[in-house]
Amino acid sequence: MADPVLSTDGLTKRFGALTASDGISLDVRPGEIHAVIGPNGAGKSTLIHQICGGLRPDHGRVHLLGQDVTALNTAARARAGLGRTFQISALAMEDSVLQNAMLGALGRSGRPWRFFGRALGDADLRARAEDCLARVGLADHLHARTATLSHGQRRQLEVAVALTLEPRIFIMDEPMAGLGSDGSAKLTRFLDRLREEAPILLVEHDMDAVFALADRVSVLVYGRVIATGTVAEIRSSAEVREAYLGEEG
Ligand SMILES: Nc1ncnc2c1ncn2[C@@H]1O[C@H](COP(=O)(O)OP(=O)(O)OP(=O)(O)O)[C@@H](O)[C@H]1O
Repeated sequence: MADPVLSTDGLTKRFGALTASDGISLDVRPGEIHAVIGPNGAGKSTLIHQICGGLRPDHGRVHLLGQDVTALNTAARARAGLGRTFQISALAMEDSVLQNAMLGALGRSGRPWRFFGRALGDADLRARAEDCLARVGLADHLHARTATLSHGQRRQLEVAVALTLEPRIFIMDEPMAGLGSDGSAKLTRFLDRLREEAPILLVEHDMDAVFALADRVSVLVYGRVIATGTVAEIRSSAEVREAYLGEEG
């Protein structure tokens, strides 16, 4: 089996008496979408923050492409290939779609932000940003003001921004949130194609999307992974139904 792109080994995080991550070990393999599901407060965001570098685990390690990145900060992990899709608030709403993508590409170039004005005239930077926008299907919206995009298109723009850093894996925290059923269906089709660019670790409450997309699903309850398996295995697991899916009705 191919080496995992990302793996966590026994991640443990306590907040006072609460164990928010309780020895979490999982991996993401090339080409796959690995979904993490669980009830509110199960520890999904805490897990993502430890993977991306915003939160230090008390115990455990994070490996990216075979490299131990546990001691690296968020920016260093992004440079090492961890592509976190930004929250919508990270997009500059008054700027154009192209400017937002160029901001991402500028981050990769390592040039100080104060040169952004000059960088907007940089042909290489612009070409990279345009390429990433074309890859997510926003080529016809380069000069649109970001605020005029639909929620779904903003998600695509967030992915384009992440693509400018040439990620080896995408980490997505509830990308379907705030989308209607039509928007969710469109974004599901988009993520299905995106796995060809890089595998995806997907935290998502929308079970239709999870069951349509995931190659494997890990179920988190009270900070512990109680099961990892294919969609069929997870859906038929009595333990999972009792702990989580049963509550969906
Ligand atoms: N900084 C913190 N300090 C103290 N407790 C925290 C902190 N961050 C999270 N927690 C607690 O850790 C537990 C896990 O929270 P977390 O946000 O990771 O869950 P989640 O699965 O992402 O929930 P949701 O689905 O509602 O987003 C919760 O009980 C939460 O209250």
